[in-house]
Amino acid sequence: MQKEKKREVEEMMEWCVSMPKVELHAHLNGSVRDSTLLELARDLGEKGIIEFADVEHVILKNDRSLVEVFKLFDLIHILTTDHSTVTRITREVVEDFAAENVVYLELRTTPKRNELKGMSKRSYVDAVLLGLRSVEHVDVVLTNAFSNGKISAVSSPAKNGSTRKRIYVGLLLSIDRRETTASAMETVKLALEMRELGIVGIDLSGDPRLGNWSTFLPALEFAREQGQFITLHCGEVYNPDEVRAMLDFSPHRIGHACLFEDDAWTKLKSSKIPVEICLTSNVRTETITSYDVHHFADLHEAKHPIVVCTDDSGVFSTSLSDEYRLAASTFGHPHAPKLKEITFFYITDCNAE
Ligand SMILES: CNc1ncnc2c1ncn2[C@@H]1O[C@H](COP(=O)(O)O)[C@@H](O)[C@H]1O
Ligand SMILES: [Zn+2]
Repeated sequence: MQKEKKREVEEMMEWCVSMPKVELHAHLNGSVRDSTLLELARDLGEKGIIEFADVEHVILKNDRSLVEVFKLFDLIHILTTDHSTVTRITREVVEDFAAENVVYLELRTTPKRNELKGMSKRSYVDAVLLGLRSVEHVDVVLTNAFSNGKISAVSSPAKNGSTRKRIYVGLLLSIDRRETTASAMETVKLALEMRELGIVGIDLSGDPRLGNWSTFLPALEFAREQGQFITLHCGEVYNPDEVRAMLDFSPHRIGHACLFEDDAWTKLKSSKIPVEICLTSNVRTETITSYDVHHFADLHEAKHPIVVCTDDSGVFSTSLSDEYRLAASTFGHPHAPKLKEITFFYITDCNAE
């Protein structure tokens, strides 16, 4: 019996891996392989910049609270400061998503300035783009169409009869909640300048306990006036005023939507703003107490546009296939058709508009 159960789980996982998938909420520095982080940490240890023994267990730790997650990001950012490392992690992250049959990826990252390394926000993004161009064994097609449903190109046949895997990639530039209005504006202007190079829009993220919505609003309003697409991390911690203000702003998508008051929940559902669902991230950071009470079920039931995403596959040791398997086993197991419905709901719903 146990053997049968095990086989069932394995079959479900194989199916989740083989299925073509769409990933719309993945942070670059949160998706780095542990092996790469360890290698970079060892390197900096040898140069005497950090103490490897102090950071090894931080990288390998599995269960992390929200506070620990953001401490880990501070460490990861120390390990990935130079251009060549940014290029390398981008290449690896895209290869990893392509390996599990992600066919459309919106990758997000915060452009960073680092005078010591001669890095500007622009050169950071250039390093990311170079990473996209240096992916091996997979055709990377840059897209500048934010996923508002127009992703039919995903199923178009490969050119020149090529049998190589193909992945469509768009970049979202993130504003970190620690930034100033001027710095947020700089990121928006950069995204506009680089629109034709594969920048699909703007994301607001960062430690949700920090910063004020009003700081970022001018830059986000400017972005929207200029026709940019916007997705916001919304309701990751309890902050009802901010959630209301974000819904009033009417972004093109939101991430998480965990801690909403009833009035905001009703408003979200009538707004049909698509929600990026990150199951493992929400439970690991204790934003949601357990999978079975996750708002995924409510939104799915209401046929609200949702999309299953990883958030930080490296930090939370997950993959998009794992997230689908988790969704299936919690909300639909063992009926594959139900899972299919979950998978493609977002796309079909938006195409119908
Ligand atoms: C767990 N939930 C989360 N909530 C909010 N922001 C998050 C996040 N996970 C990641 N980030 C944001 O993404 C950055 C890392 O990638 P990049 O350096 O931009 O590539 C983090 O520093 C944080 O700002
Ligand atoms: Zn996120």
